[in-house]
Formats: sequence, structure tokens, C-alpha cells
Amino acid sequence: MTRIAIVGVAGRMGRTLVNAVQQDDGATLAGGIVEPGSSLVGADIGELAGVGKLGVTAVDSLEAIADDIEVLIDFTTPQVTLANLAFCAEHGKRIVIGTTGLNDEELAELDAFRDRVPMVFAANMSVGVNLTLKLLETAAKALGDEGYDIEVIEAHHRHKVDAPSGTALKMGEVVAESLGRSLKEHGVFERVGQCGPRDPKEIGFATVRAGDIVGEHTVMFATEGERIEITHKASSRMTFAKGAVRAARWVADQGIGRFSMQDVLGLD
Ligand SMILES: NC(=O)C1=CN([C@@H]2O[C@H](COP(=O)(O)OP(=O)(O)OC[C@H]3O[C@@H](n4cnc5c(N)ncnc54)[C@H](OP(=O)(O)O)[C@@H]3O)[C@@H](O)[C@H]2O)C=CC1
Ligand SMILES: O=C(O)C1=N[C@H](C(=O)O)C[C@H](O)C1
Repeated sequence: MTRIAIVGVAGRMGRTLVNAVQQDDGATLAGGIVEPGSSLVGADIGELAGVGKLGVTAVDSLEAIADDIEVLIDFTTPQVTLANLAFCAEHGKRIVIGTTGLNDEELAELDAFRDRVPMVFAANMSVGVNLTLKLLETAAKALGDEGYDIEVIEAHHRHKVDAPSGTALKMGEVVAESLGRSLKEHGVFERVGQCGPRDPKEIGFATVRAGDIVGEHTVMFATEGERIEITHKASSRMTFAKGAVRAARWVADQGIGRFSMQDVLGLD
């Protein structure tokens, strides 16, 4: 049984993860961490998640439960995730990271832990999105240099704080890499006013934030006369949570290194 602690256990993903661990025969809940000073310290994390009392109470310090846990699952914020990586390095723990919105410096900081911590880091833990990444590679190689314009469109709930989504950026990176382009050079994240005609090598991004949309991503390949759209729509956070628990069980058997969801799913 993989002993898992969920950081950000009171959040949208945190509560869903409690559910997912409960449903998994190979994993057990060893802890739940809330923000320091939170009024939820001491609350039963099963009750927090709406699955009934589990006898595991929320704490606001990982140190307090360090001996009980094997793998952290972290869906929080970039700064909290980096602090948790330092904790893992110090205490010999493993981590599954779903947090998005890291800037370049934060990504470099995270990457530096690849030599100290066994970690899975993925902007999207769903099987469907990770398969979609493979489809995008094929589509980009076939169409990208044939006069097809490439645009990435994503939609999420009104509470999401980062844009474009981590998944949209990953999709853009996969497409760019497949075409030998750099997303830094060719990514276009804003169009407003007299912005001129489209550069054929652009990879454009558009973001929708509305209501309770769980997560939708489309990559469009459009030319004169036709367009192809590859779309993934998540209708439940359980798809991400189940993927994260699968990753936690997988990384429990890995040595130090940075892994992706493609590694977990054997899609590489
Ligand atoms: N990779 C994937 O498959 C997916 C990734 N995500 C990403 O996961 C992240 C979280 O998303 P979501 O669950 O919707 O966001 P929420 O805001 O609902 O959850 C984040 C939680 O982290 C808590 N938190 C903040 N600081 C700390 C701390 N120091 N210690 C412990 N907990 C802390 C917050 O508490 P408080 O509310 O008190 O601040 C909050 O409960 C985002 O980056 C999102 O993009 C989301 C879905 C899927
Ligand atoms: O914040 C979310 O909700 C989600 N975030 C991830 C992202 O930024 O790609 C994954 C998923 O789409 C839901």
C-alpha cells in the first residue's frame, strides 16, 4: 500500500484526491495538509471531502507527519510546491506535482530537484490528455509545415488563477517541438488592436474563464478549405485525481529523477 499525503487537501483537487485515494486498493491516506494557521487544522479529511469520517486529521505542517508518509501529492501553488520539494529532498520522500502556473525561474528551481527527489510533474494527469499529446505530435508533423495554422484554445472555471493553462502550454510545446519551432519565439498569447496578419509559424493561444468548466482544450490546424480540431474535454476532476494516484503508486517504486505522466502511462 502506498502511503499518500495530500497537500492542499481542502482545495478543489485536494478534496477530489481524498476520494480517489479512498477508491484505490493500492493506496492509503496517511495525511492531509492545509495552509498554515487554517481553521481546518484538526478537521477529519474524509469529512472535508464529503466521504465520511476517515480518522485522518488535517495538519498544517508536513514535519508533523513525516514518519507516516511515502509520497506527497501536491496540487497547490508554485511557491508551496517548491517548498514541498525541499521537504522531500530533506526527508527522502517522493512527490507527484500537478501544480501549474510556474514561471521560468520557478520551473528551473523545480527542475533542479531532479537529482534529489523522485518526482512526477505533469500539467495534466488525465489519461485522455496524455494520449492527446501523442495525437498532437502526429498531427503537427503531418500538417504543420503544409500551410496549416495552429491555434490552442482552452476553457476553465472562473476560479482558475493561471493562464494559459499548464495543459495548453504543454500542448503548444509538443506541437512546437514536433515542428522544430520554439514556443518562446512563436507563441502568441495576446492579439488586440491593429495586430496585423498572422505569421504562418505562429502558435496562438486563446483563453476562456467561465462558470464551472472543469477543463477543455482544443488544438486547431486550419488551412484554406478545411480545419482539423483535436479536442479533450474533462467533465470531472476525478480524471485528474485518479491519474495522480496512479502516478503516486508508480513513483513509489522509482529512483531519484523527474518523470512525466507519459512515463507513468508508458506512452513514451
Ligand atoms: N495537473 C493536473 O492534472 C491538474 C492541475 N491542477 C492545478 O492544481 C492547482 C490547484 O488547483 P485547485 O485545486 O483547483 O485550486 P484550489 O485553490 O482549490 O486548491 C489549492 C489549495 O492549496 C491550499 N494551500 C495554499 N497554500 C498552502 C500551504 N502552504 N499548505 C497547504 N495547502 C495550501 C489552498 O488553501 P487556501 O484555499 O486556504 O488558500 C487551497 O485549498 C492549480 O495550479 C491547478 O492548475 C488542477 C487540476 C488538474
Ligand atoms: O486549474 C484547473 O482546474 C486545471 N488546471 C490544469 C491546467 O492548468 O492545465 C489541468 C486541468 O485542465 C484543470
